[in-house]
Amino acid sequence: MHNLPFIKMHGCGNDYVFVDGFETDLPRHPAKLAIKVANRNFGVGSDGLILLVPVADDTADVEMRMFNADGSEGDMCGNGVRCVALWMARQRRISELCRVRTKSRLVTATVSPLSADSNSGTVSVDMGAPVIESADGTTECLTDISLPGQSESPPQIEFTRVSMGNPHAVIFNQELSDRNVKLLGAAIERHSTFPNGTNVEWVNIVSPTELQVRVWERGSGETLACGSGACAVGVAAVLRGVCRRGEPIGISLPGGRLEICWKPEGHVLLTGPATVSFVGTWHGGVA
Ligand SMILES: N[C@H](CCC[C@H](N)C(=O)O)C(=O)O
Repeated sequence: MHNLPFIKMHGCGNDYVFVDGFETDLPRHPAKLAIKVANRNFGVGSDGLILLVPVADDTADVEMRMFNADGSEGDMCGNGVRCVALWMARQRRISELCRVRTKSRLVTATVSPLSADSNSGTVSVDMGAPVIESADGTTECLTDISLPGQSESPPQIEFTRVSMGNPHAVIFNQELSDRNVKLLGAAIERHSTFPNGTNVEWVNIVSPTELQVRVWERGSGETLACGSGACAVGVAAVLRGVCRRGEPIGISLPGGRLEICWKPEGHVLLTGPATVSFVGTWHGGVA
């Protein structure tokens, strides 16, 4: 396929190239295409590729497949869901709610304003319930991370393991420095304690209702924001007694601010902006 129409959208700077299967044939080799389009010099430039796949029955409004910048397929993407819902509203394919099926769960998003000419909006997603995977309910410790070329003794990294349909390791009490986020982040992503790899969140507690976060994403490296990561951070902060369940928690990330709330009944609500940047046509092959 030599001319592939695409949409570029982002949520707080977490940006993806989207291919709309309602309007165009979907690429046959999405993993290879993801690597090419994501490249910030030779491609469009993005954190990955997301396909909107029409659903034959009425169980969902759209299916979403997401590929990281390295071509690996992810199971869930909170910011991706928010952008998909915005686009579905803009194309007048939904009224009020958008049910998005991802690889791991079916989630429901609400878009406001719900208008066809809107290239940006606020989108809330009910992300479902977190799965708290750390055995003692709160923290685990990594003591054997070695960095190439560094002789100092390995740092002790405490983390909480939370799944939002994809894996997250949430870390408190460490500096949000480039060294930690990028070097340790890359080492933690592939540590053997995470058989499928993990996304890594570094958290600085600003107040009981405000957390500052940097994210190292599995398969994409550092991103400006991560929706499922923001949810995992909020859940871990409640488990540690830093924040309160049922109250909105602001998560400020390098690319903007998201809000989450871990509802008393169990689900996590994720709210924030979603934006259409541009539409284009890809001529770079591998579709
Ligand atoms: N940025 C996404 C998450 C991508 C996760 C992906 N990197 C994985 O392999 O799980 C979000 O907004 O939730």
